[in-house]
Formats: sequence, C-alpha cells, structure tokens
Amino acid sequence: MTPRQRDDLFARDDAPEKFEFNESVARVFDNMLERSVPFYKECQQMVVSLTATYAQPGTRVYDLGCSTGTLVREMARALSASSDVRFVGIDNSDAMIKKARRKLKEFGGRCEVVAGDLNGPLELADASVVVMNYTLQFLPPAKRQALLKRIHQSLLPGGALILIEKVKAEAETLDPVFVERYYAYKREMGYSRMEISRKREALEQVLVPLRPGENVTILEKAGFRDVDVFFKWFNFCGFVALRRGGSNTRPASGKKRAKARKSR
Ligand SMILES: C[S@@+](CC[C@H](N)C(=O)[O-])C[C@H]1O[C@@H](n2cnc3c(N)ncnc32)[C@H](O)[C@@H]1O
Ligand SMILES: O=C(O)C(=O)C[C@]1(C(=O)O)C=C[C@@H](O)C=C1
Repeated sequence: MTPRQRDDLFARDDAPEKFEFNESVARVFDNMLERSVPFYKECQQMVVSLTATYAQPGTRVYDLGCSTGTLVREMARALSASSDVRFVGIDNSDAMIKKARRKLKEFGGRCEVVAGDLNGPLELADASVVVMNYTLQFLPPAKRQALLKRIHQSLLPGGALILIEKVKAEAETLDPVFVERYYAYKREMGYSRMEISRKREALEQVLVPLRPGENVTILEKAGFRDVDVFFKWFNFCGFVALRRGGSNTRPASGKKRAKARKSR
C-alpha cells in the first residue's frame, strides 16, 4: 500500500483553479477528507451501523460517489461474509476507481467498483441500502431530485438511503457563523488561510450545498416518506430515508426476510 499522501493540493504553486476529482485530488484524497470533513470517521461508523440495520441478506449495498473505497471497506469489514451482502461502489473518476479497486482487492467478489455517471442512467439492482456521502452536493441541483427518485424506485421494500451532505444554515443570518466555524476547524486541522481561500474559490459552483430542509423536501418529493436527520455539525448534515417496505418500514427478522425473499 503506497504511503498516505498529506493534502498539500492548495499549498502548491500549481493549485487548481477549479476543483476536480482527478489524479492530483485522488493522490491526497484520504488525508483531505480526514482533515476537511468534521467527524468524518465518526460519520462513517454511523453509516456502517445504519447499513447493518437495513442491509438484507442476498442483496447489495451501493456507495454512490465511493471515491477511494474507504467506506465500502469499512462496511465490508463490519458486515461479515456470512451476512450474504455484496457491496458496489460507483464513481465517475478513473483516478478514484483505480485507488478503490486496489483498496478493496482483499474482499474479492464481495466488493465491486463500477464506473458510472450519477447524472446518467443508473442500474441499482437488488439494492437494500444506498449510501451517498458528500456526493449529491457535487451534482447540478436541478438533477438531484430525479436521481433521488431513481434511487427510491430501485430500493427494495424496507430499504434505506443514507445521505451526508455539506449544507447551508437554515437561517441565512447563521450561515456566515457556521462557515467561519468550519474554516476555524480547517485551520485546526493544519490548513493555512491561503489553502482554505484557494479551495473555497475552486469549489465555487462545483460544490453547491442546499439547506437541510431543502434536502428533506427533495427526498420526500422523490417518494421517501420516513426521513430524518441522524447527524448535524454546523454546515454538515446526515439524513436517513426509508423506502416503505411491504407491511413494515423496520427491517424484518431474518426468518421473515428469508420467507419474503422466497415469495419474490
Ligand atoms: C467528496 S467525494 C465523496 C466522498 C466519499 N463518499 C467518502 O465518503 O469518502 C465525491 C465523489 O463523487 C464523485 N462524483 C462526483 N460527481 C459524480 C458523478 N456525476 N457521477 C459519479 N460520481 C461522481 C467524485 O468522483 C468523488 O469521488
Ligand atoms: O467544502 C470544503 O471546503 C471541503 O473541503 C469539503 C469537501 C466535501 O464536503 O466534499 C469538499 C471537497 C472534497 O471532496 C473534500 C471535502
């Protein structure tokens, strides 16, 4: 395994003017996320815990915008092979896919990384859980509702969408306060004011956050009925949304699931 590279992308003279998930980002990505996303590891563990609750035997768990495969690895480790669940990471960055496939090689056929554009047609067969962490925010806002609708329609009854996003404050007057707290966090994580400023400019119109309430609205308009927030830190928010399942919205017991699967 190549040594983890420290994120110096915006400290360099050749810092990008527009943020793209290319080779130079993939090279430092794992360190970038650990130092740029508050409670990144804690949120991953919360997502793993929710996935363990809603993943159904004989089905697939999808990670949309899987990047270098870090979350897929955590999920595959947490849900043993006996859980009869397979994991599929989807991304449209060749550089990320290459790193993800290397990271997930140890899991053989349990984990697959597929090239795909979330703005285009999407095949999510046998999906009991779909995860989308820090990804929807990079898609054009006008296309987000249609994607969420496709996810809702693809999910098995009782399935779950787990979504973590960078968000704007609900109250406009609080947004600058939350943003400043976020930049203070980045400085605490060792980024210089110049790096923070350059990255903010590079992300303009590339990362477009909505307010938490706006995310809930597009989830509900996509067909999700049971939607809630499971995590919030100033300008980051985690949502879980359930596809109503048969006679219940809670995962059936193992025997019930096996019986339901046989009747499909
Ligand atoms: C911030 S990263 C996601 C982080 C990752 N989910 C994690 O938790 O470590 C956003 C990812 O979404 C991918 N992405 C952005 N737009 C995409 C699209 N239209 N189709 C597929 N993947 C996309 C990027 O290549 C990148 O890997
Ligand atoms: O908004 C920022 O400044 C960030 O660094 C956040 C964020 C994200 O939320 O995805 C932006 C780009 C990278 O993918 C890593 C982190």
